Amino acid sequence: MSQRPVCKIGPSILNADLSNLHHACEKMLDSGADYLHLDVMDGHFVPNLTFGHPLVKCLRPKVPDAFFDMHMMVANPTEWVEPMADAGADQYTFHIEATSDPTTLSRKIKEAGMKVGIGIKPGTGVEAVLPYVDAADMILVMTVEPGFGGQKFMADMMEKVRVLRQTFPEMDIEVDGGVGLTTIDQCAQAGANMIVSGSAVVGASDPKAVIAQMRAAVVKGLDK
Ligand SMILES: O=C(CO)[C@@H](O)[C@H](O)COP(=O)(O)O
Ligand SMILES: [Fe+2]
Repeated sequence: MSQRPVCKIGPSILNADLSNLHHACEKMLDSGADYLHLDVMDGHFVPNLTFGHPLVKCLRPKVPDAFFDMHMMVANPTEWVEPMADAGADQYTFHIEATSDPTTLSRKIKEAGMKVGIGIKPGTGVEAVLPYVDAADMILVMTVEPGFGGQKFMADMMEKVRVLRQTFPEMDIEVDGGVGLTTIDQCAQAGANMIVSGSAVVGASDPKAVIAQMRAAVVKGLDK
């Protein structure tokens, strides 16, 4: 029996007040977030630095029930699988551009007890990920060049989402970058069901309303 993908909204806390991350996470969860999208940048794969597994380990007991989707923008994704699993990560999303062996890496992530996400940058064609979809729980289509929050949504990435949704009707497909109230309809119509939104949610005066509106758009898209 086929299963319809479920809409999940995952705020990115990249542009939140990182000095009070626990509070920022709780605020998002209280506003209706289904999961938290945590952006790890190493200054090599992308020209920016954020945080790593020590911070995740400290955050885990503060929000014990939250699902942590680790967006690993790192040059050596294999290196951090075990430390992230030990820190309490639930899903480990690596970039296909950062590995020559996505199959072995996916297996290692599963063996460590996490779900597998595979991300593609805007310049990477969707064909690159197709051979590995069976090994993954989720495919991430980047809708900005990874590295920074607050960038402009790239609408031309929606064709990748459409191809993935047509080929894999049950797959979790995540979009990330510049997603907010003005761009959610395009994501929803293309078939995305996991929605990362940073500035549009974290910077909103009423994050609960923004999450609810985005959810309504996605549910409508999945119903069509
Ligand atoms: O991975 C990234 C950026 O590299 C994202 O998760 C962004 O941080 C999302 O922020 P907005 O584009 O929604 O502000
Ligand atoms: Fe991200």
